[in-house]
Amino acid sequence: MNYLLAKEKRKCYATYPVKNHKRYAVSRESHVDSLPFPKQFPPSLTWRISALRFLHLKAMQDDNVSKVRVPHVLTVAGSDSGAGAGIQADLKACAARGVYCSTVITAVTAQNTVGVQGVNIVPEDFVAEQLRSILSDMSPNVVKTGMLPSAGIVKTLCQSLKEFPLQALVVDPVMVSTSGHTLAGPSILDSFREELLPMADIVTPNLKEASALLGGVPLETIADMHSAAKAIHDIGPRNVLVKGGDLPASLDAVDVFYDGNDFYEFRSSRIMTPNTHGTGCTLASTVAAELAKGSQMLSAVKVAKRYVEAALSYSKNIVIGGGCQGPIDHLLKLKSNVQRRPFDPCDLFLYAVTDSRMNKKWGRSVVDAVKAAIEGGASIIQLREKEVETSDFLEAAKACLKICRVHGIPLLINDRIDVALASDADGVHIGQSDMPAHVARALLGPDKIIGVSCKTPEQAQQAWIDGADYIGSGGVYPTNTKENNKTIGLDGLKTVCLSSKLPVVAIGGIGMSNAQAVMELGVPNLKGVAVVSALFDRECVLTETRKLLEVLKESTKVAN
Ligand SMILES: Nc1ncnc2c1ncn2[C@@H]1O[C@H](COP(=O)(O)OP(=O)(O)OP(=O)(O)O)[C@@H](O)[C@H]1O
Ligand SMILES: Cc1ncc(CO)c(N)n1
Ligand SMILES: [Mg+2]
Repeated sequence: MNYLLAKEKRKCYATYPVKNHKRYAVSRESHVDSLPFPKQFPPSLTWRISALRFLHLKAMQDDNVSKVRVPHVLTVAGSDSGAGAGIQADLKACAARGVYCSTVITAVTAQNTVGVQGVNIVPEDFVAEQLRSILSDMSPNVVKTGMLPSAGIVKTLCQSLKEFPLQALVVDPVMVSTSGHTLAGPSILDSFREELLPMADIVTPNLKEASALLGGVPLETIADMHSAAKAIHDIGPRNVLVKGGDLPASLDAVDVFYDGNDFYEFRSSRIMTPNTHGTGCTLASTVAAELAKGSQMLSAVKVAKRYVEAALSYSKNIVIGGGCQGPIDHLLKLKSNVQRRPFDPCDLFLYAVTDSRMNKKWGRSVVDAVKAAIEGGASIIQLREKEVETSDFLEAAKACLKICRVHGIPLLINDRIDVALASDADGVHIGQSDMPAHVARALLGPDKIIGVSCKTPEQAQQAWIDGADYIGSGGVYPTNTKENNKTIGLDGLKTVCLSSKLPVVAIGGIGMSNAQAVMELGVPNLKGVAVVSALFDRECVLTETRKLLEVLKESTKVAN
């Protein structure tokens, strides 16, 4: 930040470019005593720097920048180099659930989708040092534990937990990886039973771990899970969740929850996927995240179970690694990103905008109209379905998206950000009276395409500031498609193009007869034409699109 410090009489002034270039003053009399600075004048460099820091904080208060303490989970667990489980799963799950996650690493594992190739345990005193760093400063609401590879580390942890009380403790008693590798041996069992579990608000063993905690009793059925939950509760934790991921594949994925009084079964149908690595860590860290937000235990478990189910379902057929234990998709978006390619301004070349009334008039579905336009050479599609029910609009969007994805053509939705989100379309096109583009950007995230209609350089400037990807400018010529639409002509179009760095697509009354005149404006950021009637208010969309494509290709040849 660029500060300017000035001295006037007995006052020291600082001005800096916070809002409105406010001017803050520290009078030596009023403030120096409250600050740890020497009283000499003229002020020393340290004095000035500290005074400026003080002023900056004051300015933030004055500007009503209210501070928010965010929910925070500390995970005490092992690192999984394959990043499906352990610390990495906890970080992703907490991020996905909107909770901050700090980490104390107890072991570093060399692990992939095949199995665990090696484990390196972090020295006990360094685990203690990490715990001290976090607990003495960052006040996590909840601690979640995963791999605790030695009795010494369990004891160190228990000591720290006694020193720094918390809102809740979630214990995932990790012992064996899904591939069968021991992550924490029987030596930890005593310290678990005697020290850690009695402090826990919830413990979340899988079948093998529940069995180990109970001295090796075999657990195979849901009835066995009930008895195990009760027996583990007797060890001291306030709640127990016995997870049923390892039940026979023919059974639903049932988890049994016991709070000391009642049993609850959380059931989801079994998702057939090899990508289940990390479900246990994810479940426990999501419970911790929900508790940190203030949920009750039962609702935290319910949300966590639902979240794991969604993550499993999203990762059903993703391929990461060659082994049979792939990671789950914590952020629920790996697949959708593969299918979408980045926006290229050249996509605006032949921009087809659908119109429900025209398609109805010519007796075709929007899906058939889009298919024909793509076959004819349209390089981007916008669904502009006025006067249709939201559910029909969404169905149309999903059906068109399938076709667009096959051909690598972006699909945008006119006006309706909700429909774009629900269908996972590539973006939206919005007008000046729709939701402001910066709000649309906040809702849609950084990757989706946002186009904004602009008639003036001021609007174009704003579109850039708001994070738009392109500008639609017009109506270039009079049109029946849009009522009360002011025509800006070729001159207006050129003015908008020259005022912006964003790519521009011309719109409004453009067709076979005048597309050439538009493209021959010859401004570099004018990338194409958007058309409605010229394609869709015609009997054969395919033929019209082909013809228009030829005209556009010819005109760019001429322009070059
Ligand atoms: N195929 C599946 N379909 C639906 N839910 C599943 C499936 N596999 C596991 N789950 C659920 O995932 C959660 C984690 O249970 P699981 O028994 O797999 O834990 P875990 O063995 O500790 O996992 P990991 O060690 O791989 O992290 C439970 O809610 C369980 O019901
Ligand atoms: C580091 C680590 N923690 C926990 C698990 C259990 O899934 C694992 N495989 N690896
Ligand atoms: Mg587990």
